Amino acid sequence: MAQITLFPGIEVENLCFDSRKATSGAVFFAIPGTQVDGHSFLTQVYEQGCQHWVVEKMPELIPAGVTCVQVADSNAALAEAAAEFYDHPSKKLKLVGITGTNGKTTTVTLLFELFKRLGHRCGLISTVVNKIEDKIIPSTHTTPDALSLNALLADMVSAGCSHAFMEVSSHAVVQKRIHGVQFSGAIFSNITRDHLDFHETFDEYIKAKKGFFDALPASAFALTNVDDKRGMVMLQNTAAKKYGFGLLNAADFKAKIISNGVGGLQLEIDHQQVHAQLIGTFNAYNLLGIYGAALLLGEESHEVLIQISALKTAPGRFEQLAGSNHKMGIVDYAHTPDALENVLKTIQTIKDKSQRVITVVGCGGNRDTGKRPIMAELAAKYSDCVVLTSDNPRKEDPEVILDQMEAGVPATLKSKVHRVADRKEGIFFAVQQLAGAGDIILVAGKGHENYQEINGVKYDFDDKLVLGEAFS
Ligand SMILES: CC(=O)N[C@H]1[C@@H](OP(=O)(O)OP(=O)(O)OC[C@H]2O[C@@H](n3ccc(=O)[nH]c3=O)[C@H](O)[C@@H]2O)O[C@H](CO)[C@@H](O)[C@@H]1O[C@H](C)C(=O)N[C@@H](C)C(=O)N[C@H](CCC(=O)O)C(=O)O
Ligand SMILES: Nc1ncnc2c1ncn2[C@@H]1O[C@H](COP(=O)(O)OP(=O)(O)OP(=O)(O)O)[C@@H](O)[C@H]1O
Ligand SMILES: N[C@H](CCC[C@H](N)C(=O)O)C(=O)O
Ligand SMILES: [Mg+2]
Repeated sequence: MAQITLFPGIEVENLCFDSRKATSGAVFFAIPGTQVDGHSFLTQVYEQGCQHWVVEKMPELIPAGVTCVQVADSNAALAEAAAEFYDHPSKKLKLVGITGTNGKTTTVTLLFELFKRLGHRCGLISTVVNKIEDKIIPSTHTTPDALSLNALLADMVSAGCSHAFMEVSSHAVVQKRIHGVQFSGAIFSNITRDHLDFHETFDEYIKAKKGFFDALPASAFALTNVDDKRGMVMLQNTAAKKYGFGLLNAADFKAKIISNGVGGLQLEIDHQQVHAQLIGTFNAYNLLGIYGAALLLGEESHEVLIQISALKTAPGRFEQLAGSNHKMGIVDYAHTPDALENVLKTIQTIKDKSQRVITVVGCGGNRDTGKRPIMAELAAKYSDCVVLTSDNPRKEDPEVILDQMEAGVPATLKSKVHRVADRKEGIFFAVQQLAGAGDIILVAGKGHENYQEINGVKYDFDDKLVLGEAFS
């Protein structure tokens, strides 16, 4: 029970935005969605005894006993009410959010592990999993809806957490899932094409990411990747204290890559050398971002660097699997052109000349279609052989997705490319038919995911397990 400003003097039992959960004692927020309009469920919630409504459009008829409050933006109203209902948990934590096309899960996971090692009680909100210390709470979104987010933050506060690290997706900014949440700091990793099904233009996508920085309070830090073309744009209108990290341009937190190999990265940060187990230049950025954030949160540089060397990669991010005949498998969540290019270039940098690279990759259905030809072209360009296969086809015909991918492969590279729509068969084909002794098989796009969504049904599927089977 709590009071919220929208309904003064009333003890509210809970908040909801799904009519199916509306009970008497609850407040129902009608939200115009992408599939249906929440306003069309007002009769249903009334029949279920729910008499407190928040709407953008006043209904023609308000039944007796119902209090209906009109707001300009019900997503924003929900977020504000959720923060109030849970007594502003974000204000009781040092909460750091990260936005960017790639590297969010990696960064928050590393921060969570780092801060645990530094002796703090921590919470984690990520695509892969949410955590309160060691307690696992399954994750359904990269950034939860405002209600679940505030409930989760409140649980972290109750569990005695001092710090929390969360991913901030562009969808979350647009849908105001983080509205009213108080951040102590924000990190920007990078921006390249993705999600143009939702944002329509790249400018809109940039604007969404920037919206997170624009809303930061003056007390927070805003830490950006100065080597990214849009890094400085993120800082343009923020009230927060501005900082940068990078390998190339002038920055507050700067690193140099001493070596980058199969055994990890040797970095020089602040004139100190550190060895990290993570692989690839993109991970040097992720590590530098967490180093900067840790110092801005008051941690001591030397201690942070000691702990950084113990950190392991996040689940499904450049995870290596040894096979028979010295074949090596890599499972990676690269599902954007930029991520795929980074991962493939990294493999090219660390591999021996004799090792061939076989890439198994697909593109998700009912998502940004423009990335499909680009990803196939990149796979062909940086691999010796490619198996185009299905990712999560969702409601689309897998063969149509494969046609769109294949269209991006230039004629000169076509001979490298195979098509096997069934992902398991594709992985087996790559390992057992295409790979020779010592070769590297990259399975990209699904990383930690333990399902494959086909026609609305999620089937058990785990790239790591399938790869292991193909190796045995
Ligand atoms: C496109 C998108 O982001 N959609 C999110 C949005 O759903 P929506 O706008 O489609 O909602 P809708 O189904 O049209 O329903 C509208 C309203 O009617 C209500 N309703 C609906 C049916 C009913 O019977 N009764 C009822 O009251 C719904 O609860 C909702 O309030 O609001 C829902 C509730 O919060 C989210 O679950 C849903 O995420 C969907 C499942 C999704 O797939 N989202 C992805 C794209 C997403 O958010 N991804 C980002 C990561 C992106 C990245 O990688 O960077 C994320 O943060 O996870
Ligand atoms: N800093 C980075 N720059 C570019 N690519 C990266 C970076 N970090 C990781 N990657 C690549 O992008 C993939 C996704 O990384 P990660 O899961 O950390 O990103 P994310 O931003 O959380 O993605 P999502 O939006 O899907 O949740 C990795 O598997 C890796 O291939
Ligand atoms: N967070 C990403 C995940 C994509 C992962 C890929 N496996 C797919 O299903 O397209 C998205 O919502 O676009
Ligand atoms: Mg993520």
